[in-house]
Amino acid sequence: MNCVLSRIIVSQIRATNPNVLTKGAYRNHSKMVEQIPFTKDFIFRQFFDSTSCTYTYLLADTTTKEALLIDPVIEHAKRDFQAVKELNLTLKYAINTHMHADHITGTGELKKLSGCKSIISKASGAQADIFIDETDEIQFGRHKLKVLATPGHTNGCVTYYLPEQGAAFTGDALLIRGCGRTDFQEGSSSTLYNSVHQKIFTLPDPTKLYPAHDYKGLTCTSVEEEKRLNPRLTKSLEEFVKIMDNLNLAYPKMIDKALPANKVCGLESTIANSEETWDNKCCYANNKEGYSARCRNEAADKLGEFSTLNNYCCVNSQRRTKNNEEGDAGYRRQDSNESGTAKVQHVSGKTQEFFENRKKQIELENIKMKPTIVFSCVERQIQNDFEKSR
Ligand SMILES: N[C@@H](CCC(=O)N[C@@H](CSS)C(=O)NCC(=O)O)C(=O)O
Repeated sequence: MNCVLSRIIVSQIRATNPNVLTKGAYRNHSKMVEQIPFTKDFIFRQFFDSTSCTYTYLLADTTTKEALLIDPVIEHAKRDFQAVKELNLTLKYAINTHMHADHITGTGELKKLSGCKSIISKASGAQADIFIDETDEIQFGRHKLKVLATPGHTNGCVTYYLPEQGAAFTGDALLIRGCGRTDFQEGSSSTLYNSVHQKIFTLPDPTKLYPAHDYKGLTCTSVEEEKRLNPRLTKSLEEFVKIMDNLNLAYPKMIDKALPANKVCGLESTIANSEETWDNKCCYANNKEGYSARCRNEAADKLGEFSTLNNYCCVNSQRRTKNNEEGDAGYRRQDSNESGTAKVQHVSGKTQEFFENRKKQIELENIKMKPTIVFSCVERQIQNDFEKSR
């Protein structure tokens, strides 16, 4: 091909697809970095849950056959385990990057299917067989996952890093051209900003980054790309905080079910025990209409005690409910003694902070307290703390 013709072809290619790197273009894109390929004795698979747009990652050592799954989703536990079996692997660990709010983790189910051990960070506040922090490494075969604490989306968020493979699993700390929200659980925008800048953006530029979610179908990014192109994290801390304060995202649909279940790593048997402790639960709801219901739980009732919550309607269970099951509850309006029946939802393991956020959400949605509202339940101790703090 003569020189003139080749220049014409090159300029046509560039015009139709600016991402195609011709020799000259590559020289101009000095920042373009080559990615580190996976080693031959390393297995990597990326699975997807289309309901929550969650990625689950299967990593394994081809020599020893030891495998682990990162961020499995309960509905796909069987699918993921099937993949493990078909590749003749042994599932050693089912691990989470954090306590998820949008889906129930598959770790409990995978433990039952495979006998693997579950892992989560100490700071997550969730149950698991093994708790990790930055001093730990998770070994499968000759491969070792380093643990980087990347709080901000939640306190317990970690990024798992495999230096040799040039890959990191960022959970919800860093998403492709985005990041995890910071408006619930223990979310903090400034903490997240520092985590990403200090722990992820300091990894080598070619490091491949695999997030826990993508909502646009993207699958992978790199440190170099995010440092250059992330529309939130390329900004100053002040600008980032403003962006995060104005995301106005709807709460994840599954949050009321996912958080209490994930606190026990999705293990139903532990959740079911909450039926026995219903006596120590009490139900709250925001009350915009001046309902100030007298409240009792069954334990208090036995003692003949009632408590009054000024702006909250607190209801007593008419029948025992299992976790996440709806039940009927009586309520009484304090000023008029008007009473009726409300629906309650028994959700164990709520924190005061969760309840505060739920209250904000209800206020935002301008939902008024109606007898049909579904209430969250919090532990009696939390109720007491909450009343004291008001
Ligand atoms: N619509 C989804 C929830 C979407 C969402 O809030 N995603 C979280 C991660 S899961 S808690 C997030 O941090 N998103 C950040 C963003 O910018 O989108 C549902 O209902 O499940």
